[in-house]
Amino acid sequence: MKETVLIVEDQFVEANDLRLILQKAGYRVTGIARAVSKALECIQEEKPDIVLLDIFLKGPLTGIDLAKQLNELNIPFVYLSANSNQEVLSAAKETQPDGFLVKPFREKDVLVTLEIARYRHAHTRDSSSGRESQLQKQLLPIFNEAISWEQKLLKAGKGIQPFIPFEYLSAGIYNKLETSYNDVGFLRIGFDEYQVIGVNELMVITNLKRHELVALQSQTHQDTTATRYEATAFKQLCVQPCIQLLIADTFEMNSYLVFPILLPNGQLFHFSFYSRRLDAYQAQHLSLVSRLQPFLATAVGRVLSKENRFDLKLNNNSSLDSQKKGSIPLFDGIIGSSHQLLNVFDHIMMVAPSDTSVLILGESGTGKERIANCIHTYSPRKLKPLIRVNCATLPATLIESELFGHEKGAFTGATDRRIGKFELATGGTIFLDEIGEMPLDMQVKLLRVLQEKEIDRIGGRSSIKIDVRIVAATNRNLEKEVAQGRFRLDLYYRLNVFPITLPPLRERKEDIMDLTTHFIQHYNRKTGKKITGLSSKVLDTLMAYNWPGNIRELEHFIERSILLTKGTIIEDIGFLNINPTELNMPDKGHIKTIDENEREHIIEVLKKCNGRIWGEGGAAQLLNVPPTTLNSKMKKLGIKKVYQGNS
Ligand SMILES: Nc1ncnc2c1ncn2[C@@H]1O[C@H](COP(=O)(O)OP(=O)(O)OP(=O)(O)O)[C@@H](O)[C@H]1O
Repeated sequence: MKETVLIVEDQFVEANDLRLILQKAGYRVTGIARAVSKALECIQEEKPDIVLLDIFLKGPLTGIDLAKQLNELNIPFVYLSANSNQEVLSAAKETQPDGFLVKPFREKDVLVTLEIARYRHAHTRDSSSGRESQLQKQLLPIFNEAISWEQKLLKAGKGIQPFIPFEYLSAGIYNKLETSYNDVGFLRIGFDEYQVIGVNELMVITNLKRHELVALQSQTHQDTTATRYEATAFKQLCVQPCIQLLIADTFEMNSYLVFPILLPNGQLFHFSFYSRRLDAYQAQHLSLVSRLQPFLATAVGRVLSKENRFDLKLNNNSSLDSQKKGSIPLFDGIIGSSHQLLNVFDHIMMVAPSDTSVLILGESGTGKERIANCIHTYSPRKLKPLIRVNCATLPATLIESELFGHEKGAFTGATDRRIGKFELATGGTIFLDEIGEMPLDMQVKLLRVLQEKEIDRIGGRSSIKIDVRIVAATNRNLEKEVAQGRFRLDLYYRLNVFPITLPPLRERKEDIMDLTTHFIQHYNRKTGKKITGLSSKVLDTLMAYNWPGNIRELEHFIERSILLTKGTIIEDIGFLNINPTELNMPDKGHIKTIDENEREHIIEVLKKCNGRIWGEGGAAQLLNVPPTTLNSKMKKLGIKKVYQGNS
């Protein structure tokens, strides 16, 4: 049967061109709509397999409005976009499209994008529904285990965490009229570590008496259906004193999702998820909880009635101590417990067991290579090789032979047969670092490998089947690269099946202390020194600094400081070589040196040209110096690649 497509486009000529292209390629067009209202009518008449969707349409609603409804209906869609206005693109991206076609498009682009969109949609749907049924299977037995009620809830919460992320979870029976408050809470403090916050603990932490908690509970709005509150809605909910406000204030939470369950005895039980992120909860979380509702109601109801625990008295021995730390250091060598990093860990654990391609995004020095190692280590491929290729350092002329290998005599200088990195990684993982630097002609070849899972050695007679998982990383903004024609859109969509974004260090300053301690211990061991800590002045500076070079820069700072410190405390920040513009501290009449001025100017220009040094419009051309001179100046002034792609 032919695949069906609905075209939503207000320009008649473009819509008609698309129709011809699609029909020629064997698709059936179910309709052409110029406005959202017409599109909805078409969908009512016949649900298409996929929608091609322009952003600006006739009428008051945009393609982005329609996209939200398509998500609810689980219909894949690809945007047709005429401009790369960053704001519109970000709003469109939030709707999680299955592809983007940038106008004007060629016939080939349309067909390839459609093919990728279908692959992506089917893949994410299959893998998420597979994971979800896994979750259902895993949740039910928890409620039958011979463990305490709190342990059951915590175990269930840990299982749900990858699907509905939270930093605080509370659960209990809604009992407005009763005279007790019995919710139990779990505060996430590490990847697999949670602090149990029972009523006693909550009283200690908040300095409230039991009757005050009960009074607060009686004023609290109780949702009877699953509801999500993003930042603004959550603030509105919290204008009156209530339990949610208490938790938000005490544990610094910014968004909230409540999931009430109607128990067989007619009482309402709730799971309340809180997140520090502003918009952690989306429509897909609500649909997940509605699917979990029926069997959780039975499981929770059965436990509560069996244990006669409808009053939910907590064990008095639930203590402020966190649950025991897992004895296996799960993310060995990756230090930090900020909620941003924990979220990255959740994503790693979600994707590692599958063969899905992963794209790791993040500024230079944020730890992308470490994350790639981790994905490999937690995959079933862990006993096979992990092969790293740095696409930025390979000369364009060698990259093909490096990746795919060559036969003896394939070109001048090919004196022996060479096995390429893809073949070396057989059964394992290939890590394509700095993928944003890959030349366009190689991108085409890589795309073929991804699509057909086979490679051609240079000079070889036949293709070789390969079984390799791809993990790629870049510090560039690939969407910008696509918009500027430097990165292929089709390759971007193939790689971007599962993106993991590493937050810069300046956005998770709470990790600075842990990282500093870790690096001090590490370099103490290496150098035999006995540094015990930092002065408070140095610590203040570290916390105020913006860390453009991220963790790598912090590590270098500690390494230098350890070598240069005479006593046992690091007291001098001179080694940090700080650029005052990177420091969020009051400037006390500092006069900039010529070097500082030059450094700032170069950074400004680099930001303008998206980090590009060479070629037309590159920083070297703008500054009117040879690229090699600019490179050595950057080295001398300590300007790192971090400015590339992060303007
Ligand atoms: N969470 C972490 N805990 C401890 N060390 C870390 C962490 N993240 C990164 N590092 C250290 O910081 C340095 C930079 O990390 P890595 O090379 O993985 O970054 P990257 O993002 O791949 O950088 P680039 O984009 O420049 O290749 C390494 O020495 C790494 O060991």
